[in-house]
Amino acid sequence: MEPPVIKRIEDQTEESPAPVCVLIVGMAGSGKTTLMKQLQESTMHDDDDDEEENMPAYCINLDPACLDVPYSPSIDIRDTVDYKQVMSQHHLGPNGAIMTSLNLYATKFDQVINILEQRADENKLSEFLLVDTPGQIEAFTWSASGAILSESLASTFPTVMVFVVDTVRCASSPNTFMSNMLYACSMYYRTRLPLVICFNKTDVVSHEFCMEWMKDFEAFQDALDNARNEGSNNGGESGFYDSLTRSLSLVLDEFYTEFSKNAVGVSAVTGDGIDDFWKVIKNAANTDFSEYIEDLKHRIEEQDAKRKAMARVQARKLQRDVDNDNSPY
Ligand SMILES: Nc1nc2c(ncn2[C@@H]2O[C@H](COP(=O)(O)OP(=O)(O)OP(=O)(O)O)[C@@H](O)[C@H]2O)c(=O)[nH]1
Repeated sequence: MEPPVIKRIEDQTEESPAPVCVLIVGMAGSGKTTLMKQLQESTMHDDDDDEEENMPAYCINLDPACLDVPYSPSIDIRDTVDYKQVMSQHHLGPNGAIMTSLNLYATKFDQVINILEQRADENKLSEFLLVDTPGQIEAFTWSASGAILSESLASTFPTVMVFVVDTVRCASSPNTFMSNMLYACSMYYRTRLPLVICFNKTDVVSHEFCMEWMKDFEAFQDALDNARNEGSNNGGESGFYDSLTRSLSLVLDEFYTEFSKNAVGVSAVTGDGIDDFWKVIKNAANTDFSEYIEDLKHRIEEQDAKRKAMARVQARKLQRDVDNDNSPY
């Protein structure tokens, strides 16, 4: 049987597009949460009419460990799972507790999808659905539950992944830039979702140098040479480290060619570049998504199997907790 969820993506037309899900990922401290706030605010007002308020972007928080959420989430993992309780009752460190919280949430995520489906059917969902993810990026992207959450969303709505980069940290180290690009590339490799690279914090330093490094191999090599000469990069480490970084930038050539088109600079604090951000998102959602539909159908089947397996494991764990009277719900 054809999964009805894919139907929403396939049946969308220019006159009646499906809401676009924007999955925000990135290294800790890159500015994901601040960007969520800026993006939600930007959807509330038309450029030409500051008075009238539009329906704000629908926000979902999937970070169980964050203390304060500066935007208004309509759905928040913290309402369902108590991260601190998970940590103390399962004797886990911060990363383990995030993973377990995501596991618990993944077993219930079909309920979240049902709510979103219902709202979309009633035209009560805004044009964009913004999803904030944990700073411990690997907890989300490399766990089975993270895959379930992102694939459930991606099989329900056209989904674009935004990889947020701390431009300031890249400016002081070409190797940090390279680490970010490798991570973004591996996330694309894993999720196969349309990818937007968002260079954040442009109020501190312009992202132009990052764009140049993506487009011009020589410019990146020069930056590496300069960093090595200044001794600020890797302290004049072995030639191997240096030549590896150079080779990697050649390996990424194809990635750069494709994704420099979808790269944008913003300041999540001042709102600079946010209009361009939305243009790039719309472009990614319109032009890239058709390629993913066939692939998605296979992944939905895989995801179903994963969800069932995970539900069995969590059910056993919870049963033990209930028996010991310490359920984190
Ligand atoms: N100057 C400047 N600072 C920013 C910008 N965006 C975020 N920050 C700062 O960067 C720090 C981290 O921002 P967050 O939004 O918490 O980053 P995050 O990626 O959600 O962090 P985690 O949840 O730990 O992964 C905060 O001190 C922000 O004020 C920006 O555009 N410009």
